Amino acid sequence: MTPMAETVTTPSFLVSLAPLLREWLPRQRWFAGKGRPVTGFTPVAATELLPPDGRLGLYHLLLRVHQPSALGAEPHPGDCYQLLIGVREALPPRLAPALIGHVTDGPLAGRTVYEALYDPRPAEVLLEALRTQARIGGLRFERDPHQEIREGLVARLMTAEQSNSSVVYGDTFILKLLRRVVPGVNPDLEIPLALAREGCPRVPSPTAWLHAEIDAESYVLAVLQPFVSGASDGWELALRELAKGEDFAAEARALGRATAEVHTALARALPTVTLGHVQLQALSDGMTERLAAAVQAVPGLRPYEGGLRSAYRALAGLAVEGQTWTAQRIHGDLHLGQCLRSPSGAWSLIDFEGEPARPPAERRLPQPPVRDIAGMLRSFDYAAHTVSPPAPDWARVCRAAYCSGYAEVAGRDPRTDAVLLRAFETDKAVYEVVYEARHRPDWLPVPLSAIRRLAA
Ligand SMILES: Nc1ncnc2c1ncn2[C@@H]1O[C@H](COP(=O)(O)OP(=O)(O)O)[C@@H](O)[C@H]1O
Ligand SMILES: O=P(O)(O)O[C@H]1O[C@H](CO)[C@@H](O[C@H]2O[C@H](CO)[C@@H](O)[C@H](O)[C@H]2O)[C@H](O)[C@H]1O
Repeated sequence: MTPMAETVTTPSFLVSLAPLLREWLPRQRWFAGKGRPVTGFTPVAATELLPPDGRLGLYHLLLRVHQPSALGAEPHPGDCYQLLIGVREALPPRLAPALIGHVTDGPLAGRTVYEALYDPRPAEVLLEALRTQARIGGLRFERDPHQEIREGLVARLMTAEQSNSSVVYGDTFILKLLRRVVPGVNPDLEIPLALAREGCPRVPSPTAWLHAEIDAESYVLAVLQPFVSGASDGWELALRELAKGEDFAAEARALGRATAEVHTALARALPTVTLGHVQLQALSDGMTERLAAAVQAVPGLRPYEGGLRSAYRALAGLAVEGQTWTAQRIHGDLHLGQCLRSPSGAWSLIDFEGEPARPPAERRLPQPPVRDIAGMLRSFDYAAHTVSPPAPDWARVCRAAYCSGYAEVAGRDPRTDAVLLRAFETDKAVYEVVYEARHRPDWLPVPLSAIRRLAA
């Protein structure tokens, strides 16, 4: 591994943390480099939020994690992760799941280090810093001046399976701490801020955010939003209705309306572009390339490659016919789990980060809105294939109701764009196969069953 002591900017305590982090990091749900060993670290920034000489120490770290590149991939400098490290003499039993390890040498020798977000006190330090708009080292805690943060809200870490980590404060706010960070604009803050400016009520408006200024680059690190108290997500609700044998058409229709409201507001708030034949061909080529990469990663896709390609050829065929389409900013990874229904029945969309596996710059490109619709259609299909026996009719009814709801607000039914929809649905199913193979191999049969249908 890269010896951290050799990096001049490396605080000495990081040297003794390195072997502990090397074991701990790959076990975290949000760690994107699973399956490849961690060979070293380079600190991008280390900020002391509470000194370690008291009962509780707290460090904020941005750490570049070195790993060998995936087979066939370009050499890569390593992903940068955000960590909050707590330091205590000993961990109370309630914090046992947060243990990173016991430090044996260096300035923290004899101390225990742990994932600080599990611990209310460090999480409350973050909220207080946002409330007071603190600046600590390169960290900038900022707040919407029109929104207040009450003092003394109690923190609890959310334990849901996530790509990032979220802390809920009282029942009032939720702070999403991004884990894998890159410099530049982050759509998870950019899009909700843009929608708030448009007065769109379908997305919780950011109250405060944390960013870091390091070597003339800016990193968005966390976003605080109002917490939709008592909400259920669309995935839980859909599974509940499926288990009861109930249809979900009314909710699917409401979700279609909510999606259209967000799309309409985004088309007003952020630039749109016209896609001509060159861009449609490029879209089709991109899908074909992603399919080829997916076949490499998941050889079980190979028998379907030819069939799937016909959807992309049809998309390229539209280009020849000379039609144009509008592309705009969209959600980018829309599925039932990204939709929250409040106890009053209102739907909100969350998590505008885009597909975690896509390059960050690509995630901010304007896209045909049909891409989000395809994501939701896939999600109804997913739900219907998690029950035994699968419930394809349930999915069919939801998919139709969702498109009708969308058309009621947007004025155009997405099913009118059948070729585009099929291409995007195929692209999404291919993405899902790779996602499941990497993160949840037990789920692989779900997108694979769609692949078989789409390739037929
Ligand atoms: N504003 C909110 N109100 C209530 N719950 C929320 C809110 N935002 C997110 N959540 C909950 O937190 C979970 C994770 O949020 P999400 O933004 O999807 O994070 P990730 O990018 O880590 O998947 C969601 O599935 C949802 O249950
Ligand atoms: O972590 P994110 O919410 O950003 O999204 C990733 O994980 C999702 C699973 O948690 C994954 O979604 C897939 O599984 C869902 C059921 O768990 C299903 O509703 C979606 O339709 C399906 O795509 C998503 O693709 C991935 O980016």
